[in-house]
Amino acid sequence: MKFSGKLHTTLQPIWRNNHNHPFVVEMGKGSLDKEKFRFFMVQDYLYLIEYAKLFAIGATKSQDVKTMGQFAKLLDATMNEEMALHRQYAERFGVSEKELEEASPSPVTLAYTHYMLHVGQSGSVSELVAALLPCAWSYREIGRELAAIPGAADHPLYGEWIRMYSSDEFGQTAQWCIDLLDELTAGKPENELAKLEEIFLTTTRFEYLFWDMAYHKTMWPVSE
Ligand SMILES: Cc1ncc(CN)c(N)n1
Repeated sequence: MKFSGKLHTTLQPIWRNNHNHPFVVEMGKGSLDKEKFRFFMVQDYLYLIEYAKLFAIGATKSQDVKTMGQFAKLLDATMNEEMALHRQYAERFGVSEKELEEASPSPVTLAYTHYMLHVGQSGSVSELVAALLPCAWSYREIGRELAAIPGAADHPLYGEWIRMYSSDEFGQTAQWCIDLLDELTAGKPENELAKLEEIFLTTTRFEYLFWDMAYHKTMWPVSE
C-alpha cells in the first residue's frame, strides 16, 4: 500500500471525528450560525496567508524544476483562488480586505500556522508535504461529502464554500500533494515514515482544533 493510503487508513477514526465536528455538520445542513462562519472566514484568511508560505518554502526546497513549478502553482491558487473566496465572503459580511489582514489571530490559528511553518522551514520536502496534506486532503473530502447532501451546494451562504472545496480544481491540488508524498516516501525506512506520520497526525489534530475554535469563537481567555 502507498504511504498516503496507510496514513488514511490508520488515522481514519481521528479523520472521521474531524468531519463529524458540529461546524462541518451544521454547514452541510445549512443551520450553522452565520457569526460562527464569519469568525471562521477571518481566521481562515489569516491561516491561508501563512499556509501559502509553505508552498513558497516548498518551491525553494524542491529538487527539480517540475516540482518547483507545481509548488508555485499551488501558491498562486491559494492566494488568488482560495483566498478570493474569503475576500468575497468578507465583502458580504462588510469586512474590508484591510480588516481581514489586520485581524488578530486566535491562539489556535497561531499554534497551527507556527507549527506548519516550523516543519516547513526546518524539515525536508516530504516533512513539509506531510504537514500541509491534511489541510488539502480533508477539505477535499469534506467538500465532496457536503456537496453530496441534497441542496447543500445551493445554500445561499454556505453553497459557495461547498462548491469551491468539492470542485475538480481543488481536488487536483490535493491529489498532487498526495502523489508527491507517495513519490517521496517510496522505499523510505520505517523511522523516516514514522516521523512523517507524526507530522501528518499533528496537523490532522490541528484541523479539529481549528473547526472547534471557529465553532466556539475562541480567542484568548482575557482580552485587552
Ligand atoms: C484550517 C484550514 N485547513 C485547510 C484548508 C484548505 N486549504 C483551509 N482553508 N483552512
